[in-house]
Amino acid sequence: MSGRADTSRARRLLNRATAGIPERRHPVTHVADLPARQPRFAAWPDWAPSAVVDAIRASGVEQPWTHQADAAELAWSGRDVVIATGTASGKSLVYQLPVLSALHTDPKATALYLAPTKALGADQLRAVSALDLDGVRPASYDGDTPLPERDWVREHARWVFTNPDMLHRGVLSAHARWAKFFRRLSYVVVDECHSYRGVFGSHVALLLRRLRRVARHYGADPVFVLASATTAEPAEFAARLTGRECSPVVEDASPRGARTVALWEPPLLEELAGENGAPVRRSAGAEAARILAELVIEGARSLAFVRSRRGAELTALGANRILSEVDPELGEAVAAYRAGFLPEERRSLEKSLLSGRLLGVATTNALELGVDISGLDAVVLAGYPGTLASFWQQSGRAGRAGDDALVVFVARDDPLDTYLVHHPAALLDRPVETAVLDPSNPYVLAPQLACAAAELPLTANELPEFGGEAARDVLDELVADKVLRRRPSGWYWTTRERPQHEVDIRGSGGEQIAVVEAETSRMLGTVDPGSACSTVHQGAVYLHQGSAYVVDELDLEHGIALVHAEDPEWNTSAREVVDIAVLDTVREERYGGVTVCLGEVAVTSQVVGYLRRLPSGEVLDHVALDLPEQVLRTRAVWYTINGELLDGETGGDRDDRAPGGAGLEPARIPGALHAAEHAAIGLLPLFATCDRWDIGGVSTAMHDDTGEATVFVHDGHPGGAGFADRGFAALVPWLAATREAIVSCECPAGCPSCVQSPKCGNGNDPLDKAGAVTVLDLVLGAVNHEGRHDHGVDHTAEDPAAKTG
Ligand SMILES: Nc1ncnc2c1ncn2[C@@H]1O[C@H](COP(=O)(O)OP(=O)(O)OP(=O)(O)O)[C@@H](O)[C@H]1O
Repeated sequence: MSGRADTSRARRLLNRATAGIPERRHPVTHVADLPARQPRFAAWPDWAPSAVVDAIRASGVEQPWTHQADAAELAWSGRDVVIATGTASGKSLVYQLPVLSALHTDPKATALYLAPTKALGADQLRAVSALDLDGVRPASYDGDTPLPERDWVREHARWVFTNPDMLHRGVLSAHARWAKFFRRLSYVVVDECHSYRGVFGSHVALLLRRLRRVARHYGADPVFVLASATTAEPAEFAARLTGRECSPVVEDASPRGARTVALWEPPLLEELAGENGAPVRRSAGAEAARILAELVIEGARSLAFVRSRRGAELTALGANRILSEVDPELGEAVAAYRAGFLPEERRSLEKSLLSGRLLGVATTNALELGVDISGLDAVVLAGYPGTLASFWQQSGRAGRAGDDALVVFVARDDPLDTYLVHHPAALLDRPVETAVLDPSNPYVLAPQLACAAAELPLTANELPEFGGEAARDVLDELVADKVLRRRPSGWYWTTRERPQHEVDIRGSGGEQIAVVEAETSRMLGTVDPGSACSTVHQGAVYLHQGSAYVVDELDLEHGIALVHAEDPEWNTSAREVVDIAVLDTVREERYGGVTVCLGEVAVTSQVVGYLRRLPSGEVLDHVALDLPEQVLRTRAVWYTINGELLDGETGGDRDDRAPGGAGLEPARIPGALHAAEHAAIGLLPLFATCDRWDIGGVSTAMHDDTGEATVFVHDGHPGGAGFADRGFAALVPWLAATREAIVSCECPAGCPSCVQSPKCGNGNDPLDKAGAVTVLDLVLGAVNHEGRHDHGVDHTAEDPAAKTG
């Protein structure tokens, strides 16, 4: 049932935000009205003990919505279930109901809750503790749990709240000490499971298999309850993550108010110059500050999402400055919120915003998970948050039942953002993407199998759940390397040391580089060895939980980067030269002069310097560096174009060009390929739930291995995380969107909104914007001319887990 879209208030807010902007600089590219939805309720299930129902009702939930009752019912009946519904649709209740019922009914039963972040786990623990149910004994077990308390948790807690890191290092590695807990383990809750993607997701997928086999060892077979933001194909994703079939519940029956979504592109500034003199747009953060100020003047409770902490602080400052000019009383109406806030600080901010004492908040994505703020009048997103799931999660903070609300998406200077504000359907009408992960990646499988064998010897009949043949190959290598020993009964770990401490499930293998504050010797975090040269080189600005540090020295030999706290006004981006070699072509498709491939590659890169840039986009200077070469073996998707097709005579009629020549002069070819590569990297996240920084690219007018002009886009992690595979599967829509992003940008010769890349090793030179469109037309023309079979249903390419099976 959907309600009428009464959006008069949202329209009034939008008019206020655009008032006074001259027509020729009008930033709004599209406005859409999303209808309201009425709630649908279900009865409390018979099996739920009255003590549990009473406690939940006392917390303010009078009756469950139908999706909550349906999903809880499945879980109670012993089925693994994934609930994938919108922001604030009450996913917590879905697992609380069966888990609390089980703990109440069976006094020995236990349950495990996993969250991707400590903060979210702490929030959920607080919510369960507040229900104050006898005998549940919920407790957290994470890096912050004091040692003396840990014994108590193992012995007595019945609902343990932890995260994948602690499960890996602290629970499974010492499972005998948890025997009592595992014996009656009845439920495993995997919250915000859509955030398990890429290499981290691949590790978590294998970690959950390890968890299940340890539970099995103690005689338990827990039910998995997964909670996800809305995604496409949640059941497939959940099955890949857990290795078991999961029943999906996706019909959202929670109420929501009507929303108006406006897409907004800041104007190009005439007075500033970026790299190679390219034009720069007004920054999304500055634009968000202005919009926020206008909304606050209208009395609208508003939230702005900004990409960095510094950005959030600048946006809050900017809004307050504008407000104090209008009315000095309003000079502090907007606050900044960041990761690292204590729970009490967050609660007080939530309260102030909900009560209207505070009218505006500018925040980093930190607020995305685990904060109970919804029903706002307006949300401003400064920049695409990277996935549609996050886009809807953030915009879902706006809109209360019965009231309409405004969402403004402000494009950043980036090809993906440019594409989205000019192609609203790609943002508003597309199903949310499935998270990509690849548990068969040998670089992930090897350490995970070593951990599994160290926990309990691995037997041959367990291999199917770890990937079958792929796992057997990896085990053979581990035996050859003397990491494991093969005996008739299975594979055995050989030493007393525990491998879990050496395996970083958030990184992609290898010895991590420690980032250490020189003055205090405090370790701030770790960086993958593969990315250390580009992220923690001398002079780099390193962000840790939103605070800035500057790197004094990178010592690769000892695996350490020394930093000091400093927040300069610029940010840095590394410049590297990259070379790529084809090791193995897994798939190859030929289309009259154009060849499209997927395969394994070796990427050799060397960081040669870095750029210092102001938040406005203005480039200060380039600093040279002398660092060693790095080699990355990973997966890539690439296309090649033969020379005749590129520089041959045009066939006259442009629309009828393929497969005739494009008439691109040889001197223009490198810039054309390079520009097409940059824009394609910018757009892949639309199809492969990756970050632009998770992938890289190389283009060359003549590649040694292919013998032709070639554009490669490769995964940024050893062994790959499935992104290149996804690019190969979605090649046509991906390159079509890339072309659209380039032609939609009105700059004359290329800027960060279309073909310039913030991390280009060659200083964004040469780049040929028009040539890139020609290249993409050639490739799309050739592929479409011959027709490509639908890779959307081709699981050998679509599902990276199947690639070695
Ligand atoms: N059936 C219900 N009726 C009324 N309110 C409810 C109901 N179920 C949950 N709520 C309330 O809705 C709010 C959001 O619930 P919850 O945090 O579980 O949502 P979520 O789907 O997990 O949100 P997020 O997308 O942020 O993870 C909470 O304040 C909760 O008390």
